[in-house]
Amino acid sequence: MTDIKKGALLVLNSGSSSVKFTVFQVGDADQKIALYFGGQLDGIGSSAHLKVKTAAKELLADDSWEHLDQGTVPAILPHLLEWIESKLPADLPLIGAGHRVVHGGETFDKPMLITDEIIEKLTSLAPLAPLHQPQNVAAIKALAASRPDLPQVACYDTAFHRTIPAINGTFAIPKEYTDAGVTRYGFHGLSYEYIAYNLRQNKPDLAKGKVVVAHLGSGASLAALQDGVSIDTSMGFSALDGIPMGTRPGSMDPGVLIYLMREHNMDVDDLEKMLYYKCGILGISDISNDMRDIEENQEPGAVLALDIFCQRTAKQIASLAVSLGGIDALVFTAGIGENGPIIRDKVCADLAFMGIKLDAEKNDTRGVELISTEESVPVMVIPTDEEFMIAQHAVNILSA
Ligand SMILES: Nc1ncnc2c1ncn2[C@@H]1O[C@H](COP(=O)(O)OP(=O)(O)O)[C@@H](O)[C@H]1O
Ligand SMILES: CC(=O)OP(=O)(O)O
Ligand SMILES: [Mg+2]
Repeated sequence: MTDIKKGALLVLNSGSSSVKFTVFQVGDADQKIALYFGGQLDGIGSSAHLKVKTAAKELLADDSWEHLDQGTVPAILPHLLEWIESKLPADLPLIGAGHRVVHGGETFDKPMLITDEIIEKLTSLAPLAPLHQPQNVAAIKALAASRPDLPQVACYDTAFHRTIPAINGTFAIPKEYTDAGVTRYGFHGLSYEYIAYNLRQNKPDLAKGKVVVAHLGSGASLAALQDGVSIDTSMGFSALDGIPMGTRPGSMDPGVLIYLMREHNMDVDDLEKMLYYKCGILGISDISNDMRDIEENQEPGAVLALDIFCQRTAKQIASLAVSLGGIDALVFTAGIGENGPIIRDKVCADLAFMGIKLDAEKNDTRGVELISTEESVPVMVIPTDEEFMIAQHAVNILSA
């Protein structure tokens, strides 16, 4: 490995109507990766808006981009790239980009430099992650078109889970389908990898143990880590499995799908639309997919949605503790996990039988990492940083 030349690395996490981005300064003497600025361009297609903050949390932009919005992420990306480069000093040129790519399929088990061949393969994986993969690939293509010389690195959400053993990864279906790759892939791997890294740095003893991580965001999953390695996770072949999410159902009886096709005349596209966009918290509550609208809402649908979300999360934690043969620590992370004390409290109340007990005051105090009582199995809140993980991988690859 050679030292990477000093420059700016762009990390992208592209969704259907938003692009989250972070620019890191890399290649400085001892500090290899430092946050430079980051933000998001959201509302693309309706009311595009750019919001960016510097590493010191100062506002760098908070502007309407409606005049540049042509309705799609690929169309607006060149403008974003131009804006980013206009904010970079001359001694900090853009030297590469790293992407979160949700699905790496069976073969892509580590981050890699993107080639035309890889773009083709990633495109072919779109049916496995229709909510995410097309947007991820579109961003890669748009960047390649406007900056063909810029090296791009793909980092996969699925890669971290390739260590899951057959007992946890195999579905009880005919072997021919298992052999054809219909198995548990798992997602949010960059987030789990970051938590494992964070624990290794700050709590090395716990990092070696049996840790359940609850990544609760608008997509939500949980993972069982043994010595920092994934041995089980709640999401499966697609990002629909596991616990209910903002708009996705989590695990459900597959008989329902057959019934809906037979008796409600739904075809595959109808089912896909329902499962990715209309289920979960939105489906149960009939109010909103956003936990902030649900948490303190007393409408019966909201109360039920919250109760189901919390109890299914608790059940999943207990289930992953079985896979691990115990639990040495529980970690909450992502939007809801980091910012939802009511939810953490309800989840942990169901786990009292496992020796889990929160300290109410610590749980209610923002920024406190250890939120359990002294006697409890340690429960922690650790903010995730998928972008940092992507930057780390990209730097390793670009300097190889
Ligand atoms: N204070 C809060 N209380 C409860 N939920 C919150 C809070 N702040 C954010 N969230 C939830 O976090 C979720 C988004 O999490 P995030 O990790 O950003 O998801 P994603 O990366 O999948 O878009 C939303 O459902 C939002 O409601
Ligand atoms: C895989 C997945 O569900 O991702 P997100 O949480 O970003 O929707
Ligand atoms: Mg996320």
